[in-house]
This record gives sequence, C-alpha cells and structure tokens, in this order.
Amino acid sequence: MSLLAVSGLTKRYRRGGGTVAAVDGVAFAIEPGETLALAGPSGSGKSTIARLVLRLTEPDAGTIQFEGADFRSLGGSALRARRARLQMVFQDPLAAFNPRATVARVLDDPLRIHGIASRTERPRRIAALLERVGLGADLAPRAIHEISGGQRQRVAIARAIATRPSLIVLDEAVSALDVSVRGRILDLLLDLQATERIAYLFISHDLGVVRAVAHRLVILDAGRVAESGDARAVIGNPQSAIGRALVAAAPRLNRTTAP
Ligand SMILES: Nc1ncnc2c1ncn2[C@@H]1O[C@H](COP(=O)(O)OP(=O)(O)OP(=O)(O)O)[C@@H](O)[C@H]1O
Repeated sequence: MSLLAVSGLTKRYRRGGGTVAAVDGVAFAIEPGETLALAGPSGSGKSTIARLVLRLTEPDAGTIQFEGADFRSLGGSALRARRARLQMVFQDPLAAFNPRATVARVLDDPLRIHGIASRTERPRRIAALLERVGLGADLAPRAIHEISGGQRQRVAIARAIATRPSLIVLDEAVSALDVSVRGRILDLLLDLQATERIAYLFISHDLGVVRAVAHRLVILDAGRVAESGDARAVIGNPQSAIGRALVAAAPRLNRTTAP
C-alpha cells in the first residue's frame, strides 16, 4: 500500500469573473522511503498541491489517502496523530517561525504539542535533534533571526523530524541556499531518508536538484500532470512539450558534477 495516494485532486480559485483550476484532477502516489519530485513552471500548481496534501487548504474534489486512512475525513485526535507523521519544510524558515523565538523553542513546540517528551526530557531531546541535523547544542539559546540561512533550514528539518514523520513535504526547501550549503542540506536529507526511511514530496523548479535526490518525478502543467516516471528517465528523455522546455531551460543539467 502506498504511503500517500492522491487522486482526482482539484482546487479552483476565483479569478476575474470565473474560476481557474490551480490543480485539476491530479493523481500520484508515494511509497515509503521514496522521494517523489513535483516540477513545473511557475503557476503550474506545485505549492497548491503541497498545501492540499498538508490540509492547509481544502480541495474542491479528490481523495487523499495517507498511511491507509482517508486523510480528508479525519478530525480531532486522529487528525492530530496523523499530522505528526506528515511534516513540512518550506523555502523560508524566517517566515515559518517567529524570528525572535529561540532555536530551543522552535524544537520544543512539536515535542510538547504531540506529547513526545516530558518537560524534563525535552532539553536532551532538543540537543539530540540538533546533533542529528549537524548542529551543536550550543545553538539552542540563539534566536532564529541570528543564525545563518543554512542553519535555519537545518533547524526546520530538525523540527520536521521531531515527531518521527513518515513523509516530509519540502516546498523549494533548498532553493534560497547557495550552492555549497544546498549540497550539504541535500546530503542531510538523503542521510535521514536512508536511516529513518522518510519519504519526501520534493517540490523544486531545479531539475538538477531533482535529478540528484528524486526517485520519481511528476511534471505539472497548468494544474495537470503532463508526464511522470523515473526521475532520471524523464529528465533524460522528456516526452511532454513542457518537460522538454523545462529540461532545455536547465543549463546545469549539462554539467557532469552533482549540484
Ligand atoms: N490563494 C490563491 N488565490 C487565488 N489564486 C491562487 C491562490 N493560490 C494559488 N493560486 C493560483 O493557482 C495557480 C497555481 O499556483 P501555485 O502557487 O500552486 O503554483 P506553483 O507551481 O507553486 O508556482 P511557483 O513555482 O511560482 O511557486 C496560479 O495560477 C496561482 O495564481
């Protein structure tokens, strides 16, 4: 059974006098421990799909099965428990967190809210989480706005793994980072996937990054699936017009070195 399976996913927004389908009958599945990338031009519906999967936005139609449950019909404590297993990392952690909060506070929240560790245990758990993402425990008292962008994204990943998720949605999570920092964060994500068997829904406009980390790739165009398949096969030989255009517009793909 797939970890996540969506089908017929549809979300319309009002525009002018009518409506626009930001997401229009999209279907895909993610298996445990795998990375599925979503790519497509700006406005093709990538972020809307992320928000629908996370239930931050309600779809107009479609089904979302997560860990065998109908995710749309869950409520109350069942939804809370399932939410712990489905985490997210966005492009800009400064927008996602209170910039004045300390690193310790950002990591304490999920441990407390989901009842994962007692008050006395939590500092130790926070130190272990920081260590797991390659940061020192001395970062705990620092404010989010005081640390570097790469450190902030590591804190965001530490927060995401605090609840032992089976799936993390990453929406342009490495796009704002410079190339060397990006490479190290991608290595961390791959290492976490190998050791914890976490699956990723990896949204990126950068096919070089997608090729480096994704097992499978779904290319979107105007809210619909244009093509999908093995990530390297799709990038190496795109079948859709939009796939060919995206590959042609990605000069870094022509290099032999990994991003
Ligand atoms: N809250 C909203 N209200 C109205 N229209 C929206 C809303 N959110 C998204 N849209 C529209 O839905 C379409 C898909 O947007 P979405 O942000 O999902 O695309 P995207 O592929 O993530 O784009 P980008 O790469 O630029 O982030 C766009 O036409 C966008 O203008």
